Amino acid sequence: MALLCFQSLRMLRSGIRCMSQNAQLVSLTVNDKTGVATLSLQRPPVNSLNLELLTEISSALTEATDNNSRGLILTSTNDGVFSAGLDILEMYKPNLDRVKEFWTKLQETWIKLYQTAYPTVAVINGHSPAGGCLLALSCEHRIMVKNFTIGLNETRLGIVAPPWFIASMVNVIGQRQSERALTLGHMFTTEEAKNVGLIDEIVQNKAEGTTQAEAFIQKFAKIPFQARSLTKTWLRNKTVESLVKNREDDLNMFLQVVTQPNAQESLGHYIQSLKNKATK
Ligand SMILES: CC/C=C\C/C=C\C/C=C\CC/C=C/CC(=O)SCCNC(=O)CCNC(=O)[C@H](O)C(C)(C)COP(=O)(O)OP(=O)(O)OC[C@H]1O[C@@H](n2cnc3c(N)ncnc32)[C@H](O)[C@@H]1OP(=O)(O)O
Repeated sequence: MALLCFQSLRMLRSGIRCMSQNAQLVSLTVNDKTGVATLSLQRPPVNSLNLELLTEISSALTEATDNNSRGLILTSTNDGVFSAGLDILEMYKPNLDRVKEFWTKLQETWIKLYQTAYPTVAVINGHSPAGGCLLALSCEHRIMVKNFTIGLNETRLGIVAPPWFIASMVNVIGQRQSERALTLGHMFTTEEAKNVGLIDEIVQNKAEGTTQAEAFIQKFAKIPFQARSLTKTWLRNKTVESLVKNREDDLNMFLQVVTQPNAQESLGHYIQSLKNKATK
């Protein structure tokens, strides 16, 4: 309690204010001097995206909008893992009602993040496979700490990246590089990611990443907010609309693919291999 008060006092002095008071799996703060919000994923051990974490991310994005944020930095409290992607346990031997809600929440979160009016920067301070990469790809700028990996590795798990995951990558690195990366399920090192344009900057650590992210958002200070946000909407509209118009079909396709016996078998083996690795 004393520590909490001390931290709050220190944050207040530096102009940092806590939002999302009820959130447990994310923290949302805003710098009152710059208007920039920071959304940090904090679901141990690896920020895997389950229904509850997605719900909190989605609510935080709305709160940042309601608070008229000038920009948003998306990062992780775990220096080592940005996000392990979708929580595989949500997809393995799923409860039908819950897995439907899970996928619908994922769609909602992506749609919101992909078209925020404010500029978004991912400070990728750890590994970022699959759904973690999707979150980063949905931001406007990506800054990554060295010595980690990022990519859409779904084919390696025997599952398929849905069309909107693919479009998010194509929009950043183009058709040719995406085709190679997605079919192989390639995880790029930080250096490789920079070389193909999957990330924009390499930094030594999260603190440097945050400074660079603030500098990126600051570039828009003199650009009228509405003009900027409408331009972003129009640039991204085709990609978003292709999911918005087909949410039900996309959900059904997901359910069909993920419940296939061979997909379940692959997921089961994969969970076991992760557990074996963790106990070594
Ligand atoms: C025609 C078709 C059209 C349309 C298609 C439609 C639908 C397609 C169907 C499905 C698409 C589904 C899309 C899925 C996208 C995803 O995001 S799948 C998830 C992919 N994620 C990964 O592969 C990451 C796996 N994890 C790791 O590589 C490492 O954990 C990581 C590098 C992130 C961190 O390493 P480290 O710090 O060493 O941690 P550990 O490996 O020791 O892990 C700690 C514990 O966390 C558990 N864990 C790790 N990742 C996950 C996860 N994603 N979900 C759940 N749990 C995870 C791990 O088992 C350890 O648990 P333990 O402590 O042993 O209990």
